Amino acid sequence: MQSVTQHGAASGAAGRPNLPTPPPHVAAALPDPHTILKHPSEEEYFSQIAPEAVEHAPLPSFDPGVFNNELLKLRLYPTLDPKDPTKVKEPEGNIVEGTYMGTQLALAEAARRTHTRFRYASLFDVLGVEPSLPRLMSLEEQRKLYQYSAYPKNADGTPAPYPPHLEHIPSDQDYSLFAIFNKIGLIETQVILQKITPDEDGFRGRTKEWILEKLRAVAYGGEPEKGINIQDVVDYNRHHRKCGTDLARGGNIGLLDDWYSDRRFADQQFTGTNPTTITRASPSWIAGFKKAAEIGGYGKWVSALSKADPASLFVQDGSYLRKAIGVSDPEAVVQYKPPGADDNWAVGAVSLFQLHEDGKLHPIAICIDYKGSMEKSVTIFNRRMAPSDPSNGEKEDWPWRCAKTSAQVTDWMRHELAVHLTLSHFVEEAIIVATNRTIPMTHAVYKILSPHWYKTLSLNAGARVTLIPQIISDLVGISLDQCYSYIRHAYDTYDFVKSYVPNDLDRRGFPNTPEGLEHPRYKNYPYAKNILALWCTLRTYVKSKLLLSFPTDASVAADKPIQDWVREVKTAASIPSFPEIKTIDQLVDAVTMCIHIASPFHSAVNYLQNFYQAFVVAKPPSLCRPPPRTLEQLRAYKEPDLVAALPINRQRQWLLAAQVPWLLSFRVEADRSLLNYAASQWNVYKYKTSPAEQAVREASRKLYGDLQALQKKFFYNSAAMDKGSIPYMVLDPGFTAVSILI
Ligand SMILES: CCCCC/C=C\[C@@H](/C=C\CCCCCCCC(=O)O)OO
Ligand SMILES: [Fe+2]
Repeated sequence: MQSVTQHGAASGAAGRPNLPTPPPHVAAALPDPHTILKHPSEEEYFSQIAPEAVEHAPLPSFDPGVFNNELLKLRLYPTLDPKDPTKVKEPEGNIVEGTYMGTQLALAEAARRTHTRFRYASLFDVLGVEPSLPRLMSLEEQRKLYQYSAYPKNADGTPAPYPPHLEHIPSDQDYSLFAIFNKIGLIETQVILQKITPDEDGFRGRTKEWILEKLRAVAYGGEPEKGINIQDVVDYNRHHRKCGTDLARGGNIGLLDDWYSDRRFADQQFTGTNPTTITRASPSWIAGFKKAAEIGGYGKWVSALSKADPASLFVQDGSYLRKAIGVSDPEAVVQYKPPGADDNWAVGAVSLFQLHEDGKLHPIAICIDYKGSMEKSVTIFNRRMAPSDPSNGEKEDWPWRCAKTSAQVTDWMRHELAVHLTLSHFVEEAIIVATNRTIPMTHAVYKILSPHWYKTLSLNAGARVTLIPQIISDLVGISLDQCYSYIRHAYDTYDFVKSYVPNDLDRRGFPNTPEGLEHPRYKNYPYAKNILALWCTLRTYVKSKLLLSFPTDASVAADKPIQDWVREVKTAASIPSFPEIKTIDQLVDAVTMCIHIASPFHSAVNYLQNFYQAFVVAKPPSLCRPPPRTLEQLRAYKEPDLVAALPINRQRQWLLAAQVPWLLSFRVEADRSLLNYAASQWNVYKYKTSPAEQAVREASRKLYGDLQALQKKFFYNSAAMDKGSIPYMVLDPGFTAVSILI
């Protein structure tokens, strides 16, 4: 018997760890893995996800222009039953929203109706003990509290690790990580990180071994030399997964028999964790791949590429890796050895796809690690020329599977470090700080944006302190300094205006109108349809609200806070592509974008992490072996070569790579969804009487109605994909979080 891990689990026959297999009656009761592909019927679906009626759902959102905690304490404390803080007396008389009595009603409602973990937070709000309501501050006070960290250089001239961010979190925005994440999940993560030792720190009397034993439910500690193959990992995954707290209720891609196939690989470019970067191939990429086909002797592909409509060719272009991490030699091997662990390799793969007229996306070729030219890089072409080609050889096509793994490694880093963390979490934080430094809390722009900042500042601080230096840098094939550089590169090359949804679709070569996306060619790209529909809906809402305060372009151009905001975001927040704002439409676009980043965009790239990443072999964060240096080497690859490149026998790495996506994929609580936000806005203005207030109520009512209509539309968009596609419901407004809160 050989020891598998430093934690003492012994391996069994053929190097398998001695982990409990479920008893037959449990195994028999496990759902058919293919249920994850099944759409519920329309009725089933809407009965599960349709929000409760507005009367039962909303948690009022708060208007900072009205609130002041000191006053709340005085006014509201006496209404509570001192013996039972869960009882909140409802005020009597005619309640007018916008008054303290109206506020009181809203808070009482919140406390009474919130049956989630926020229940006590709401009560604390009422008591003023642990306020999550923004305290009404003057702009001067805001500026004192919201200070930027140094960027781009530290005082000593060295590059600052992160984009501009908040120096100190104000107390009313300060959430402990235990108030953000599932508590047990967080403790498990800390055990893996060895931040706590449970037997010493008294985690309910459990030992470290106990927790690690639980965690092995997601880890496969095997030794490839002893004959472990990928099917063993697949079998293990069927019965050892963490509990279902995400949208897919614990399912993951490894449950599908064809998880490694061309079809699933292609589908992920449109509906996976990163559906945001697939882009029409430029003439130079098309020429480069033709050249590679010639070099590799792929005659059929040389001729197919010459005949292909260039508009049907798309790339996932990770070729910028070395530039982004500050390595000037384009041929340098990118490799990093975390302290106390084995080496990891990073690659900058470029994948070429063809989008067929019937909507099927097909992978054509993969340059496994771009080294400055196609001649110097290894590029392999798919044996299957079209999606309809027989798929029975796919499982054993090890060279091609290795290439797809390289593409997944490239996208793991790009998705997590660039798209998710930087272009969502960090860009939004820079906006939050800039807004607080320039726009008073009573201003229309502040009021419309601030509900979308819930928990973000504390969460991002956790990402800077722990996630990147202690988790990501141990998983990827680049050093911590290179991670910083990669993040800064994503930030510095970000174009705010070009990332507006219609502009983004257009620059990536997709139609940017709902009608254009109706073409059957785009039937498998529901992300594009849904994100555009949400953009249009949010924009309509933002415009109707902002028009109340800014009826003319001149009023926008003359507004000092808005002009200060623009300057601050461009300079102190280092987003020079933030637009000049002189017209109402420019203002509406910029504000819509700030909401888009915090809500739909982040939800799309956050909440599918467990499904696509917890089965680590499907999308590993790095390679555990150097990538092949020649096409001949790659063509000779067999299963053991792929196994050796995967973190199958690296328990800590596997644990972290599976655990963290699970921790970050918890479904949003119903009262923090975008849909509920709309309902609560509508509710808050229920008692408002002035024409302007009624107009806000009407805008919120429309937003709620529009979002409900989108729920249906998104269901049909998902159902319209090819048979057997993984349902795409992550942007359902009932599942979309109002802010970056995880
Ligand atoms: C596995 C890679 C995940 C990348 C996630 C990117 C963004 C993430 C931001 C913050 C998460 C913070 C996690 C902190 C874990 C802290 C453990 C501890 O300190 O005890 O959001 O989704
Ligand atoms: Fe996130």
